[in-house]
Amino acid sequence: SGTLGPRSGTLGRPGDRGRSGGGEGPGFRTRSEAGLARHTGVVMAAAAPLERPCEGTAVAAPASAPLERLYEGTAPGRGVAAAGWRLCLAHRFEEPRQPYGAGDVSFRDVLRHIGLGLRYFRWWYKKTRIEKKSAFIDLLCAVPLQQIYGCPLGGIGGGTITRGWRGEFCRWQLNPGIYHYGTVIADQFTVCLRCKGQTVYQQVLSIEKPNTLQGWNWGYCGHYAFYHALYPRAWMVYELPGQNVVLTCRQVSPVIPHDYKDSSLPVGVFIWEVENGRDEDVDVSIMFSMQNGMGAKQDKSGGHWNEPFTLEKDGERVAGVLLHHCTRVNPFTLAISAREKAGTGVTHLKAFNPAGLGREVWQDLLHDGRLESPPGKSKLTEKGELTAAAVCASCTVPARGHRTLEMALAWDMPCIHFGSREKLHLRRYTRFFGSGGDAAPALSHYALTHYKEWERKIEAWQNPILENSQLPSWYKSALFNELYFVTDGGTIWVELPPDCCDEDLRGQAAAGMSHLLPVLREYGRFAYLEGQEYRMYNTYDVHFYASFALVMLWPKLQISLQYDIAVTVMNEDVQLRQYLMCGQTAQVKLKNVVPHDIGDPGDEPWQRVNAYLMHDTADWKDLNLKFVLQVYRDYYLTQDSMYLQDMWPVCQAVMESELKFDTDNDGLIENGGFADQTYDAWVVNGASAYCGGLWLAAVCMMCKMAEVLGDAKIQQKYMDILNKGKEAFERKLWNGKYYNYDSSGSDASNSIMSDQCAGQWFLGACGLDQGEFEVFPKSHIVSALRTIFEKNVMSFAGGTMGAVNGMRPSGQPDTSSVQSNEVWVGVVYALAATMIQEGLVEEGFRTAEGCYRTVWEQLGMAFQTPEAYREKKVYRSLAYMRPLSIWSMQLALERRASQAPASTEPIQVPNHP
Ligand SMILES: CC(C)CCC[C@@H](C)[C@H]1CC[C@H]2[C@@H]3CC=C4C[C@@H](O[C@@H]5O[C@H](CO)[C@@H](O)[C@H](O)[C@H]5O)CC[C@]4(C)[C@H]3CC[C@]12C
Repeated sequence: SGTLGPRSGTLGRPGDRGRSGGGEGPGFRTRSEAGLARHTGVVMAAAAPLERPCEGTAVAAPASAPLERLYEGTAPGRGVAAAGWRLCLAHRFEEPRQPYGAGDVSFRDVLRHIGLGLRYFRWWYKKTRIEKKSAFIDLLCAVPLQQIYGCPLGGIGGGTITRGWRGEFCRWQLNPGIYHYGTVIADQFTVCLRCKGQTVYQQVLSIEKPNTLQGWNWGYCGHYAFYHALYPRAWMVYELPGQNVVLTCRQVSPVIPHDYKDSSLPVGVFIWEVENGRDEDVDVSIMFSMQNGMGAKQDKSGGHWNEPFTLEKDGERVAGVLLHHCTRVNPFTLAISAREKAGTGVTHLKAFNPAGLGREVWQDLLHDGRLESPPGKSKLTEKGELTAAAVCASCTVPARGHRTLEMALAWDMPCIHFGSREKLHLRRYTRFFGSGGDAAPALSHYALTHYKEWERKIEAWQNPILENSQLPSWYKSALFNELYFVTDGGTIWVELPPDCCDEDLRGQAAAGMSHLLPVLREYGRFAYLEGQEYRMYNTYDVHFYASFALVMLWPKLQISLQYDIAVTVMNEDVQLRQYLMCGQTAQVKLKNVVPHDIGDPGDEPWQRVNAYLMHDTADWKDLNLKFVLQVYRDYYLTQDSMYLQDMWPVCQAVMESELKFDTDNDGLIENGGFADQTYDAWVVNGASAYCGGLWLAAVCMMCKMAEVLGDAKIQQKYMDILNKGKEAFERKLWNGKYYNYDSSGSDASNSIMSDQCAGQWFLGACGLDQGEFEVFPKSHIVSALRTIFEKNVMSFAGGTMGAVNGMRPSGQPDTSSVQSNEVWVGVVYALAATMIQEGLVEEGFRTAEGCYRTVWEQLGMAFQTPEAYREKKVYRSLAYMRPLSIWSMQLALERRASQAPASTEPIQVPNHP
C-alpha cells in the first residue's frame, strides 16, 4: 500500500480519508482510479478541480509552536534555518483586525478633528475623483488586511515581488513606489514525478482551488508543508503525500550588507532540493509558470509577447522564457529560467492562455515530464488577451538520493518614470547590466551562477547572531524578517545622471558640500516609503527610527540619503497651499529646515518635496533635531570625516532655525500647542519630554561635532545652551519618577510617554551618555524606563503587546488623542534598545517580544508590520518603515557584548510584576 499513503504509519489511520490532498497521483479523481493507474501504469489527466477536503480529524501535532500546530508532516526539509518565522501551510490566522477608520473614532475625536475630516475629504475628492490620481494617504480606501504575505523577492531598489507564505505571487512593486496587490494564479510551481517511464504524481504546489486553469491538479494539502522565513531567504518544505519524496524550495534574494552591486539586482532564485526516500530512481520535474504581467489590468492591454532564451557564459548555461510586458509607461521584461547542467534538462512552453483550462500545459508535462514548444517568438497579445509561459527543469533522483534544481525569476525595468513622468531615472543595477531593456537573460544567468556566493555572505552575516544562544529565537526572526522593508518599502535606488545638470545639486556642491556629487555618483540615490500605505519617500521623522538598519548594513545609502536631505534643507518651494490639520495656508518648503519627506512617487520625488500636507512641518520641532542626531550617529559609526565636514554647516543652519522654538530663552525648546512632531495627531504644549529630550541630545551632539571639527566658538555656544537647557528640562518635566509628557499642566500632561527617552536612545547609541557628556541623569533615565516598563508595557494587555504610546499614571491608556492609545511597533523596538543600553536587558526583550508576537504570530501581519495597533480591533498603516528600528536593539547588544565579559546564560524574561 506504501506508495499512495502520506507515509507509513499515517496511512489508514482514522480521519485520514481525503487528507492526502493532491497526493493520490497525477490528477486522479478517486483513490480507485489512482490504484488502477498504479497497477496498470495508466495515467489519467485532471479534468476539473478535485474536491479533496484536506481537513480531517486532527492528529498529534509534531510541532509545538502555535503557527506550526497543523503540520502533519515529519520531514524537516533540507538546509532549513533553525530560527525564523515558521508556519504550516494549513494555518489560519483567527484574529480579524480592521484598518483604522472613521468608525473607530470616538465622539470626542470626531469633534476634535471635524475640520481636518472635511478638509481632507475635499482634498481627497479633488485628487482621486477629479484629477484621477491616487492620494498619498488614502484614509477612505485603506488596503484591506490580507494575512498572506511572506518574503519578498528582489534586491534593493529594483522593484519587488512578494510571495505569500503559501507560495503565491501576490504583491507587486514594479512601478516605483506603487503597489499592486493581487495573487496571479498562473504563477506557480508544479511538480511531476515519474517512475519507470510513467508519471505517477503531478501536482501544483498550491493549496488553492481557483476557477481558472482548472485542468491542473490544485488543492495540495497544506497540512504536509510548512513555510519558513528568515529574510532575505525563505524555505518551503513539501512532503508529497504517498510519494516518499520531499521537496524543499529555498528562495534567495540578493540582499547583502555592505554590498552595493549585487544587492541592487531585481532577481530571486529558487533552489529546489529533491529528496527521494524510495528504493527506486525517480524522474523529477519542476515547472515554473508565470503570467506576463502582475495581474493588473495592463496585463490585458495587448501588445505583450514572450520568447525563449538560452545564455551560455563561462561554461554555464541558463535557459528560459522572456515575457515582454510592453506598457507605454515603465515597460519591463520578466524572465523565468533554470540552470542547465549535466543531468538537468530544461524545457519550456513559450506561451499559453492563463485564463483557460490550461489542459495543454498539464498534458504536455504529464506526458513525459517535459514541455514542448514551437520554436520562435510568440505572437503579440490582442487587447483583452492574457499570456503566460512556463519553464521546466528535470532530473533523475537516484533511490534514497538527493538532487538540486535551480530556477530564477528576474525582471528588468531599467528606466523608470514616477507619476509626473517629468524625469527619466535609471535604476542602480543598470550600471552593471545596462539600460537597454535587454538585461533579463544576463540577470538570470548572473543570479543562477552567483546565488551560492550570496548565501555564503548572508550566512557569514547572520550566523553569529543566529548561533548566539543567549538571544531568544523570536528576536532572531524579528531582526532579520523586519528587514524586508529595506527592499519592499516601495524602495528605489537610482543613478545620478552622469551629466547631472540639476542646478540645485551643483549649487550645493559649490556651496561647500564637497562630497555631495562624488557620493551621489558612486552610490546613487536611495529612497523608501514611509509605508506602503503612506506613500511618501524618506519621511524623515520616521526614518530617524529606521535609519539604524541602513547605517549598520548599507552605510553608504544612509550617507547618500542624508546628502539628499541636506540639499533639500538649503532649498525652498515658495508655492502656497492649505494644510489640512489646522486649515492655514503656508509655503510648501522653507529654507533651512528639514523637509518631512522627499516626495510622492505619484509625483516627482527629490524635485518636489513635502508630499505630506497634514501640517506645515516647517514648524515641527523634531525634524531638524533628527537630522543633527543622525549626522553625528552616522559619523560615529562610519568615521566618515568628509561627511561630517559637509554636514556641519547644514547642522548649524537647522539648529539656528530650531533655536527660535526656545521662546523663553531657557535653553529648552517649547512645542507649539499642536501636534508638531512625529506623533502628528497628539498635541504637545510647552516643554516636552520627547522634543525637549531630542533637543538636548542634538545640542550635546553639536558640542561634540564642534569639538571634533575644532570649532571652539560654536562648541561654547552650544555648551552654554546645553547647561541651561538641562536645568530647564529637569525643572519643568521631571516628576520624581519619569519625565512628564509636557509642561502644559493640561489633564494629560503627566502622561507617561513610551518614547520619552528618545534623546537618550541616540546619545547612548553614540557613546555620549556618560561622564562629561551625560545629558540626562542616569538615575532619572533608569527610573523613567522602569516606570514605562511597569505601566506602558506590563499594565497594557497583560504585558503581551509591547508598550502603549501614552499611559496615565493610574494605569489607563491615555485617550487624550487618537495616537496616545496606540502601540507604535517601531517606537517599541527603539524603547527596547534604550532599555538594553541602560542595562534593563530583560525588560527590553520582554517589551519588544510583545510586538513581534502580536504582529507576526497573532495578527498575521508578517512582512507588513504596521505602524500602529490598538489593544483591540484596529491597526493603522500596514508595511511601515519605523519597525526597522529593531536594528538599534542589535547595536545596543553588540555594544554591550563588546564591553561586558562573555556570558552563556540565555536572556531571562522577567515575570509580570
Ligand atoms: C470627522 C471624522 C469622522 C473624524 C475623522 C477623524 C480623522 C480625520 C482622524 C482620526 C485619526 C487621524 C489620523 C491619525 C494618523 C495619521 C498619520 C499621519 O501621517 C504620518 O503619520 C505618522 C504617525 O503615524 C507620522 O509620524 C508621519 O510623519 C506622518 O507622515 C497623517 C494623518 C493621520 C492619517 C491622521 C489623519 C486624521 C485622522 C484619520
